Amino acid sequence: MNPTLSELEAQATGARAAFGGDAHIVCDNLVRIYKTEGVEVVALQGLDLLVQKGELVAVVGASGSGKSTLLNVLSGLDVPTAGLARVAGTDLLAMTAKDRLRYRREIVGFVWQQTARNLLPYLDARENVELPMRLAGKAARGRAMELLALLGVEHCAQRRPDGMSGGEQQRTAIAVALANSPQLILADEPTGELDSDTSEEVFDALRKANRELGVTVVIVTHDPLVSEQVDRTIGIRDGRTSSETLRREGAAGEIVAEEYAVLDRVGRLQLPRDFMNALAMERRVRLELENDHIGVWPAREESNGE
Ligand SMILES: Nc1ncnc2c1ncn2[C@@H]1O[C@H](COP(=O)(O)OP(=O)(O)OP(=O)(O)O)[C@@H](O)[C@H]1O
Repeated sequence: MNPTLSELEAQATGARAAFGGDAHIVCDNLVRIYKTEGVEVVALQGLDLLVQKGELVAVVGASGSGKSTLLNVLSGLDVPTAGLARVAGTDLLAMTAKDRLRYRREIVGFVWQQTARNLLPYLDARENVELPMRLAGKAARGRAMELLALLGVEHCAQRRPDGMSGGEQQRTAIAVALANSPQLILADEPTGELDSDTSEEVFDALRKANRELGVTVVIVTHDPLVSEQVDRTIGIRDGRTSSETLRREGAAGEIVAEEYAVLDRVGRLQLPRDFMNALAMERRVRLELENDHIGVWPAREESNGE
């Protein structure tokens, strides 16, 4: 029997799961205000972000949009002023110092733009990958070599960073980040210092880690071209999620990138729930500007391939 309209509404509003449900990364209305000498800067102004387990996404924004602030929150270095941030079930606003250490050691791995921040100069690649495992009291040697091989840099095992190219250093850095089997890799402008061919190698390595090890990868960058390298790009502007670009394969095998507005749950594009239910609209919609109105269309992937 078909549910009545009021039953549908009750389902949509009453029994709705918490925002994000079991998403791997949930940022709900995140606010971060910096106070310096009496001046307040609102770096994050109610940012919402959901990333599912095993996704490879890029967060893109101009300088000052709040990327580093978001990254600092997700990496457990900074605590937001308000809102909710949860990664792999860990509430980042409620961590003790001990939780924080465990989170940074076991749940997340990092790849920074500056190669010098990723690798110790006096250790070779294998020793660099072994180090985090040793610090965590784990056996190391076999896994270090496996990771270097996975990322195509086993030939660098005995080389120190100054004997490797920039791309080899960053691929080794990804192996270091993966050493303790994190659930999430956060990469901050990982190709910022590299030319485009070498960047592609590093993206390939991140994709491989994502696909073969199932690790969730979030790449933060100001480079909009990164959307060509990932399936989903989240645009942030003025401390808020502003758009999403989805990359998919078209009918003729071509790559199609489509940009969507983000349906903000605090009201900045609020559609009646029953309208959304009727057209199965969720989170991503397509907007079309007409003479006298804006059309809101279900995301293409959800409209039977039309
Ligand atoms: N420690 C701080 N104290 C005061 N204001 C800050 C601080 N850190 C960041 N901000 C401000 O917050 C806003 C967001 O900065 P954030 O560094 O997160 O942006 P971003 O997108 O990472 O920029 P960039 O690409 O230049 O690093 C900016 O207006 C910045 O000036």
